[in-house]
Amino acid sequence: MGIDRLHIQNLRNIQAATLEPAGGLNLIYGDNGSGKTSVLEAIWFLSVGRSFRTHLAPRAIRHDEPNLVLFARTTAGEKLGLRRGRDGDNEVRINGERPERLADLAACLPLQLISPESFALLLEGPQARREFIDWGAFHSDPQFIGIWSRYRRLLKQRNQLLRQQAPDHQFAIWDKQLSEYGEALTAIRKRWVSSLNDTLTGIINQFLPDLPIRVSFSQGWDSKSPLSAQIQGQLERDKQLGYTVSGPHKADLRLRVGNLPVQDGLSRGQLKLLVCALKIAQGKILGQKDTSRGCIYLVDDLASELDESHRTLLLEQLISTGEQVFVTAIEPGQLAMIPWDKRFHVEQGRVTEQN
Ligand SMILES: Nc1ncnc2c1ncn2[C@@H]1O[C@H](COP(=O)(O)OP(=O)(O)OP(=O)(O)O)[C@@H](O)[C@H]1O
Repeated sequence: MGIDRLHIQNLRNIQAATLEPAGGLNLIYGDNGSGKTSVLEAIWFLSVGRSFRTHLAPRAIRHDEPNLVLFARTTAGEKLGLRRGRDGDNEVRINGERPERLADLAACLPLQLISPESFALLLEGPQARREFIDWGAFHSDPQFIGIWSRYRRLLKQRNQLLRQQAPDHQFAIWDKQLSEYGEALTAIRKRWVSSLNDTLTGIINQFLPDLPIRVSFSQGWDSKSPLSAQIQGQLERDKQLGYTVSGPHKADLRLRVGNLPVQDGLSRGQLKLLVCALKIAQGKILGQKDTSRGCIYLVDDLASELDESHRTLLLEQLISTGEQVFVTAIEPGQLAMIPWDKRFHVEQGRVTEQN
Protein backbone atom coordinates (compact mmCIF):
# COMPACT_ATOMS: atom_id res chain seq x y z
CA MET A 1 0.00 0.00 0.00
CA GLY A 2 1.26 3.44 -0.80
CA ILE A 3 1.11 6.40 -3.10
CA ASP A 4 3.23 6.59 -6.21
CA ARG A 5 2.41 10.17 -7.16
CA LEU A 6 1.63 13.21 -5.04
CA HIS A 7 0.85 16.68 -6.30
CA ILE A 8 0.64 19.66 -3.93
CA GLN A 9 -0.56 23.11 -4.89
CA ASN A 10 -0.77 26.13 -2.58
CA LEU A 11 -0.34 24.31 0.71
CA ARG A 12 1.47 26.60 3.19
CA ASN A 13 4.76 27.68 1.57
CA ILE A 14 4.54 25.08 -1.22
CA GLN A 15 3.28 26.72 -4.37
CA ALA A 16 3.55 23.59 -6.50
CA ALA A 17 5.35 20.30 -5.98
CA THR A 18 5.14 16.88 -7.55
CA LEU A 19 6.71 13.83 -5.90
CA GLU A 20 6.96 10.25 -7.08
CA PRO A 21 7.70 8.51 -3.79
CA ALA A 22 9.27 5.08 -3.42
CA GLY A 23 7.18 2.20 -2.12
CA GLY A 24 9.55 1.87 0.87
CA LEU A 25 11.51 4.46 2.81
CA ASN A 26 11.30 8.12 1.78
CA LEU A 27 13.35 10.83 3.46
CA ILE A 28 12.16 14.44 3.30
CA TYR A 29 14.85 16.78 4.57
CA GLY A 30 15.51 20.49 4.75
CA ASP A 31 15.96 23.39 7.13
CA ASN A 32 13.44 24.59 9.71
CA GLY A 33 10.43 26.14 8.02
CA SER A 34 11.37 24.78 4.57
CA GLY A 35 8.10 22.88 4.16
CA LYS A 36 8.91 19.27 5.15
CA THR A 37 5.94 18.84 7.49
CA SER A 38 3.71 20.38 4.83
CA VAL A 39 4.46 17.39 2.56
CA LEU A 40 3.21 15.05 5.31
CA GLU A 41 0.28 17.37 5.92
CA ALA A 42 -0.68 17.04 2.25
CA ILE A 43 -0.81 13.25 2.48
CA TRP A 44 -2.78 13.45 5.74
CA PHE A 45 -5.25 15.90 4.16
CA LEU A 46 -5.89 13.40 1.38
CA SER A 47 -6.75 10.68 3.88
CA VAL A 48 -8.61 12.59 6.57
CA GLY A 49 -9.96 15.59 4.66
CA ARG A 50 -8.36 18.08 7.05
CA SER A 51 -4.98 19.05 8.47
CA PHE A 52 -3.33 17.48 11.51
CA ARG A 53 -2.00 20.93 12.46
CA THR A 54 -5.14 23.04 12.41
CA HIS A 55 -8.89 22.54 12.34
CA LEU A 56 -9.11 25.72 10.28
CA ALA A 57 -8.29 24.60 6.76
CA PRO A 58 -7.92 28.20 5.42
CA ARG A 59 -4.81 28.57 7.59
CA ALA A 60 -3.12 25.88 5.55
CA ILE A 61 -3.88 27.59 2.24
CA ARG A 62 -0.91 29.51 0.87
CA HIS A 63 -1.15 33.24 1.63
CA ASP A 64 -2.97 35.24 -1.06
CA GLU A 65 -4.24 32.11 -2.86
CA PRO A 66 -7.95 31.26 -3.00
CA ASN A 67 -7.56 27.51 -2.48
CA LEU A 68 -5.25 24.56 -2.01
CA VAL A 69 -5.38 21.57 -4.31
CA LEU A 70 -3.97 18.12 -3.59
CA PHE A 71 -3.84 14.96 -5.65
CA ALA A 72 -2.49 11.47 -5.00
CA ARG A 73 -2.46 8.25 -6.96
CA THR A 74 -2.35 5.14 -4.80
CA THR A 75 -0.45 2.00 -5.74
CA ALA A 76 -3.89 0.37 -6.03
CA GLY A 77 -4.56 2.81 -8.89
CA GLU A 78 -7.06 5.04 -7.07
CA LYS A 79 -6.94 8.74 -7.78
CA LEU A 80 -7.69 10.97 -4.81
CA GLY A 81 -8.26 14.69 -5.20
CA LEU A 82 -9.07 17.41 -2.69
CA ARG A 83 -9.64 21.14 -2.93
CA ARG A 84 -10.14 23.44 0.03
CA GLY A 85 -11.24 27.01 -0.64
CA ARG A 86 -10.73 30.04 1.54
CA ASP A 87 -14.43 30.80 1.09
CA GLY A 88 -15.42 27.34 2.43
CA ASP A 89 -15.94 25.89 -1.03
CA ASN A 90 -14.58 22.35 -0.74
CA GLU A 91 -14.38 19.39 -3.03
CA VAL A 92 -13.27 15.78 -2.63
CA ARG A 93 -13.00 13.25 -5.44
CA ILE A 94 -12.17 9.56 -5.58
CA ASN A 95 -11.54 8.45 -9.16
CA GLY A 96 -13.37 11.54 -10.35
CA GLU A 97 -16.50 10.81 -8.28
CA ARG A 98 -17.74 12.59 -5.19
CA PRO A 99 -17.57 10.03 -2.33
CA GLU A 100 -20.62 9.34 -0.14
CA ARG A 101 -18.69 10.24 2.98
CA LEU A 102 -15.29 11.57 3.93
CA ALA A 103 -14.44 8.24 5.58
CA ASP A 104 -14.19 6.75 2.07
CA LEU A 105 -10.94 8.72 1.66
CA ALA A 106 -9.51 7.19 4.82
CA ALA A 107 -10.49 3.73 3.60
CA CYS A 108 -8.40 4.33 0.43
CA LEU A 109 -5.44 5.74 2.30
CA PRO A 110 -4.90 4.31 5.81
CA LEU A 111 -2.22 6.34 7.61
CA GLN A 112 -0.37 6.36 10.89
CA LEU A 113 1.23 9.64 11.92
CA ILE A 114 4.09 9.80 14.41
CA SER A 115 4.92 13.38 15.28
CA PRO A 116 6.08 15.41 18.27
CA GLU A 117 2.35 16.02 18.97
CA SER A 118 1.61 12.29 19.12
CA PHE A 119 2.34 12.40 22.84
CA ALA A 120 -1.27 13.52 23.16
CA LEU A 121 -2.18 9.87 22.78
CA LEU A 122 -0.69 9.19 26.20
CA LEU A 123 -0.79 12.56 27.94
CA GLU A 124 -4.25 13.86 27.15
CA GLY A 125 -7.78 12.62 27.81
CA PRO A 126 -9.27 9.36 26.53
CA GLN A 127 -10.63 10.78 23.27
CA ALA A 128 -7.31 10.43 21.44
CA ARG A 129 -7.04 6.82 22.61
CA ARG A 130 -10.62 6.06 21.55
CA GLU A 131 -9.80 7.49 18.12
CA PHE A 132 -6.72 5.27 18.07
CA ILE A 133 -8.78 2.13 18.78
CA ASP A 134 -11.44 3.25 16.33
CA TRP A 135 -8.86 3.66 13.57
CA GLY A 136 -8.20 -0.09 13.82
CA ALA A 137 -11.87 -0.94 14.25
CA PHE A 138 -12.76 1.14 11.18
CA HIS A 139 -10.09 -0.31 8.92
CA SER A 140 -10.57 -3.91 10.06
CA ASP A 141 -14.36 -4.14 9.98
CA PRO A 142 -16.52 -2.58 7.25
CA GLN A 143 -19.56 -2.63 9.62
CA PHE A 144 -17.86 -0.38 12.13
CA ILE A 145 -18.46 3.05 10.59
CA GLY A 146 -22.21 2.47 10.20
CA ILE A 147 -22.61 1.16 13.75
CA TRP A 148 -20.47 3.94 15.20
CA SER A 149 -22.40 6.69 13.37
CA ARG A 150 -25.74 5.24 14.50
CA TYR A 151 -24.55 4.98 18.11
CA ARG A 152 -23.46 8.62 18.08
CA ARG A 153 -26.79 9.78 16.70
CA LEU A 154 -28.73 7.75 19.28
CA LEU A 155 -26.56 9.09 22.09
CA LYS A 156 -27.17 12.64 20.94
CA GLN A 157 -30.92 12.06 20.88
CA ARG A 158 -30.87 10.49 24.36
CA ASN A 159 -28.85 13.37 25.77
CA GLN A 160 -31.36 15.80 24.31
CA LEU A 161 -34.21 13.92 26.05
CA LEU A 162 -32.22 13.99 29.30
CA ARG A 163 -31.81 17.75 29.07
CA GLN A 164 -35.53 18.12 28.36
CA GLN A 165 -36.34 16.01 31.48
CA ALA A 166 -38.53 13.76 29.28
CA PRO A 167 -40.71 11.18 31.11
CA ASP A 168 -39.12 7.73 31.66
CA HIS A 169 -41.28 5.86 29.13
CA GLN A 170 -39.84 7.98 26.29
CA PHE A 171 -36.39 6.55 26.93
CA ALA A 172 -37.32 2.89 26.47
CA ILE A 173 -37.11 2.79 22.67
CA TRP A 174 -33.93 4.87 22.46
CA ASP A 175 -32.22 2.95 25.23
CA LYS A 176 -32.91 -0.40 23.59
CA GLN A 177 -31.31 0.72 20.34
CA LEU A 178 -28.48 2.54 22.07
CA SER A 179 -27.63 -0.66 23.97
CA GLU A 180 -27.72 -2.80 20.85
CA TYR A 181 -25.49 -0.51 18.81
CA GLY A 182 -23.25 0.15 21.82
CA GLU A 183 -22.68 -3.57 22.39
CA ALA A 184 -21.97 -4.13 18.67
CA LEU A 185 -19.50 -1.23 18.62
CA THR A 186 -17.75 -2.55 21.71
CA ALA A 187 -17.48 -6.09 20.31
CA ILE A 188 -15.59 -4.74 17.26
CA ARG A 189 -13.32 -2.60 19.46
CA LYS A 190 -12.57 -5.57 21.73
CA ARG A 191 -11.68 -7.80 18.79
CA TRP A 192 -9.31 -5.15 17.47
CA VAL A 193 -7.59 -4.49 20.81
CA SER A 194 -7.10 -8.19 21.48
CA SER A 195 -5.48 -8.68 18.05
CA LEU A 196 -3.30 -5.64 18.76
CA ASN A 197 -1.94 -6.87 22.06
CA ASP A 198 0.45 -9.64 20.92
CA THR A 199 2.11 -7.52 18.24
CA LEU A 200 2.30 -4.57 20.59
CA THR A 201 3.99 -6.62 23.31
CA GLY A 202 6.65 -7.77 20.84
CA ILE A 203 7.47 -4.20 19.80
CA ILE A 204 7.39 -2.84 23.36
CA ASN A 205 9.85 -5.58 24.38
CA GLN A 206 12.25 -4.29 21.76
CA PHE A 207 11.75 -0.58 22.37
CA LEU A 208 11.43 -0.62 26.14
CA PRO A 209 12.86 -3.92 27.41
CA ASP A 210 12.52 -4.71 31.12
CA LEU A 211 9.70 -2.24 31.70
CA PRO A 212 6.50 -3.86 33.00
CA ILE A 213 4.10 -2.08 30.61
CA ARG A 214 0.51 -3.27 30.57
CA VAL A 215 -2.17 -2.26 28.11
CA SER A 216 -5.83 -2.93 28.80
CA PHE A 217 -9.14 -1.96 27.24
CA SER A 218 -11.77 -0.23 29.30
CA GLN A 219 -15.13 -0.50 27.54
CA GLY A 220 -16.70 2.58 29.15
CA TRP A 221 -19.07 0.91 31.60
CA ASP A 222 -19.00 -1.86 34.24
CA SER A 223 -17.74 -4.91 32.37
CA LYS A 224 -19.86 -7.26 34.52
CA SER A 225 -23.10 -5.72 33.40
CA PRO A 226 -24.78 -5.65 29.97
CA LEU A 227 -25.03 -2.14 28.53
CA SER A 228 -28.84 -2.21 28.62
CA ALA A 229 -28.85 -2.79 32.41
CA GLN A 230 -26.22 -0.11 32.91
CA ILE A 231 -28.17 2.47 30.91
CA GLN A 232 -31.46 1.64 32.62
CA GLY A 233 -29.86 1.71 36.06
CA GLN A 234 -28.25 5.11 35.54
CA LEU A 235 -31.30 6.91 34.11
CA GLU A 236 -32.05 8.99 37.22
CA ARG A 237 -28.43 10.07 37.55
CA ASP A 238 -28.18 10.85 33.84
CA LYS A 239 -31.31 12.99 34.14
CA GLN A 240 -29.77 14.97 36.98
CA LEU A 241 -26.57 15.52 35.02
CA GLY A 242 -28.20 16.04 31.64
CA TYR A 243 -26.02 13.55 29.77
CA THR A 244 -25.29 9.81 29.54
CA VAL A 245 -22.55 9.12 32.05
CA SER A 246 -21.33 5.68 30.96
CA GLY A 247 -21.24 3.72 27.75
CA PRO A 248 -18.92 3.04 24.80
CA HIS A 249 -18.43 6.80 24.36
CA LYS A 250 -16.33 6.62 27.54
CA ALA A 251 -14.10 3.72 26.38
CA ASP A 252 -10.36 4.03 26.88
CA LEU A 253 -7.08 2.23 26.43
CA ARG A 254 -5.32 2.09 29.79
CA LEU A 255 -1.53 2.03 29.76
CA ARG A 256 0.44 1.44 32.94
CA VAL A 257 4.05 0.82 33.85
CA GLY A 258 4.04 -1.22 37.04
CA ASN A 259 1.46 0.49 39.22
CA LEU A 260 1.76 3.90 37.60
CA PRO A 261 0.00 5.44 34.61
CA VAL A 262 2.66 5.63 31.88
CA GLN A 263 2.64 9.43 31.84
CA ASP A 264 3.96 9.37 35.42
CA GLY A 265 6.31 6.41 35.09
CA LEU A 266 8.11 6.99 31.77
CA SER A 267 10.54 9.63 30.48
CA ARG A 268 9.71 11.77 27.41
CA GLY A 269 11.84 9.57 25.17
CA GLN A 270 10.26 6.40 26.58
CA LEU A 271 6.78 7.87 26.05
CA LYS A 272 7.67 8.62 22.44
CA LEU A 273 8.87 5.04 21.98
CA LEU A 274 5.63 3.74 23.46
CA VAL A 275 3.57 5.93 21.10
CA CYS A 276 5.66 4.63 18.19
CA ALA A 277 5.12 1.03 19.35
CA LEU A 278 1.35 1.57 19.49
CA LYS A 279 1.22 3.12 16.03
CA ILE A 280 3.52 0.59 14.39
CA ALA A 281 1.54 -2.27 15.95
CA GLN A 282 -1.74 -0.82 14.59
CA GLY A 283 -0.35 -0.67 11.07
CA LYS A 284 1.28 -4.11 11.31
CA ILE A 285 -1.95 -5.84 12.32
CA LEU A 286 -3.83 -4.14 9.54
CA GLY A 287 -1.16 -5.28 7.07
CA GLN A 288 -1.63 -8.89 8.20
CA LYS A 289 -5.34 -8.95 7.41
CA ASP A 290 -6.22 -10.60 4.09
CA THR A 291 -8.69 -7.88 3.27
CA SER A 292 -6.35 -5.06 4.11
CA ARG A 293 -4.35 -2.68 2.00
CA GLY A 294 -1.83 -2.03 4.81
CA CYS A 295 -0.99 1.49 5.82
CA ILE A 296 1.41 4.37 5.18
CA TYR A 297 3.56 5.71 8.02
CA LEU A 298 4.28 9.43 8.32
CA VAL A 299 7.06 10.24 10.78
CA ASP A 300 7.52 13.94 11.41
CA ASP A 301 10.78 15.05 12.98
CA LEU A 302 12.26 11.63 13.56
CA ALA A 303 15.10 12.94 15.69
CA SER A 304 13.01 14.70 18.34
CA GLU A 305 13.29 13.09 21.79
CA LEU A 306 15.18 10.02 20.51
CA ASP A 307 18.86 9.14 20.81
CA GLU A 308 20.68 7.58 17.88
CA SER A 309 20.21 3.95 18.90
CA HIS A 310 16.47 4.42 19.41
CA ARG A 311 16.12 6.28 16.11
CA THR A 312 17.75 3.30 14.41
CA LEU A 313 15.51 0.86 16.30
CA LEU A 314 12.42 2.81 15.25
CA LEU A 315 13.49 2.87 11.61
CA GLU A 316 14.25 -0.86 11.69
CA GLN A 317 10.74 -1.53 13.00
CA LEU A 318 9.25 0.70 10.31
CA ILE A 319 11.27 -1.05 7.59
CA SER A 320 10.12 -4.44 8.93
CA THR A 321 6.50 -3.47 8.26
CA GLY A 322 7.27 -3.51 4.52
CA GLU A 323 5.01 -0.46 4.16
CA GLN A 324 5.62 2.94 2.61
CA VAL A 325 7.24 5.32 5.08
CA PHE A 326 7.81 9.10 4.90
CA VAL A 327 10.28 10.52 7.40
CA THR A 328 11.17 14.19 7.86
CA ALA A 329 14.49 15.31 9.27
CA ILE A 330 16.52 18.49 9.34
CA GLU A 331 19.95 16.99 8.97
CA PRO A 332 20.30 14.06 6.54
CA GLY A 333 23.86 13.48 7.74
CA GLN A 334 22.60 11.98 11.02
CA LEU A 335 20.67 9.43 9.01
CA ALA A 336 23.29 8.69 6.36
CA MET A 337 23.49 5.00 7.30
CA ILE A 338 19.81 4.38 6.59
CA PRO A 339 19.06 2.70 3.24
CA TRP A 340 16.62 5.35 1.97
CA ASP A 341 14.82 4.34 -1.20
CA LYS A 342 14.28 7.97 -2.14
CA ARG A 343 15.37 11.30 -0.68
CA PHE A 344 13.65 14.62 -1.25
CA HIS A 345 15.19 17.96 -0.39
CA VAL A 346 12.86 20.80 0.57
CA GLU A 347 14.00 24.39 0.35
CA GLN A 348 11.62 27.35 0.75
CA GLY A 349 8.68 25.26 -0.38
CA ARG A 350 10.45 23.73 -3.39
CA VAL A 351 10.75 19.92 -3.32
CA THR A 352 13.44 18.19 -5.37
CA GLU A 353 14.27 14.51 -5.57
CA GLN A 354 17.95 13.77 -4.86
CA ASN A 355 20.02 10.96 -6.38
N1 LIG B 1 -0.72 29.70 4.94
C1 LIG B 1 0.58 29.83 4.68
N2 LIG B 1 1.00 30.41 3.54
C2 LIG B 1 2.33 30.52 3.25
N3 LIG B 1 3.30 30.06 4.04
C3 LIG B 1 2.93 29.46 5.20
C4 LIG B 1 1.56 29.32 5.58
N4 LIG B 1 1.50 28.66 6.75
C5 LIG B 1 2.77 28.45 7.11
N5 LIG B 1 3.63 28.91 6.19
C6 LIG B 1 5.10 28.80 6.13
O1 LIG B 1 5.33 27.54 5.51
C7 LIG B 1 6.39 26.89 6.13
C8 LIG B 1 5.80 25.61 6.68
O2 LIG B 1 6.79 24.88 7.03
P1 LIG B 1 6.72 23.44 7.69
O3 LIG B 1 6.10 23.50 8.99
O4 LIG B 1 6.22 22.50 6.67
O5 LIG B 1 8.30 23.36 7.81
P2 LIG B 1 9.27 22.25 8.31
O6 LIG B 1 10.30 22.12 7.24
O7 LIG B 1 8.53 21.05 8.72
O8 LIG B 1 9.87 23.00 9.57
P3 LIG B 1 10.45 22.49 10.96
O9 LIG B 1 11.69 21.73 10.66
O10 LIG B 1 10.75 23.77 11.65
O11 LIG B 1 9.37 21.70 11.61
C9 LIG B 1 6.93 27.81 7.20
O12 LIG B 1 8.03 28.52 6.68
C10 LIG B 1 5.76 28.74 7.47
O13 LIG B 1 6.17 30.04 7.86
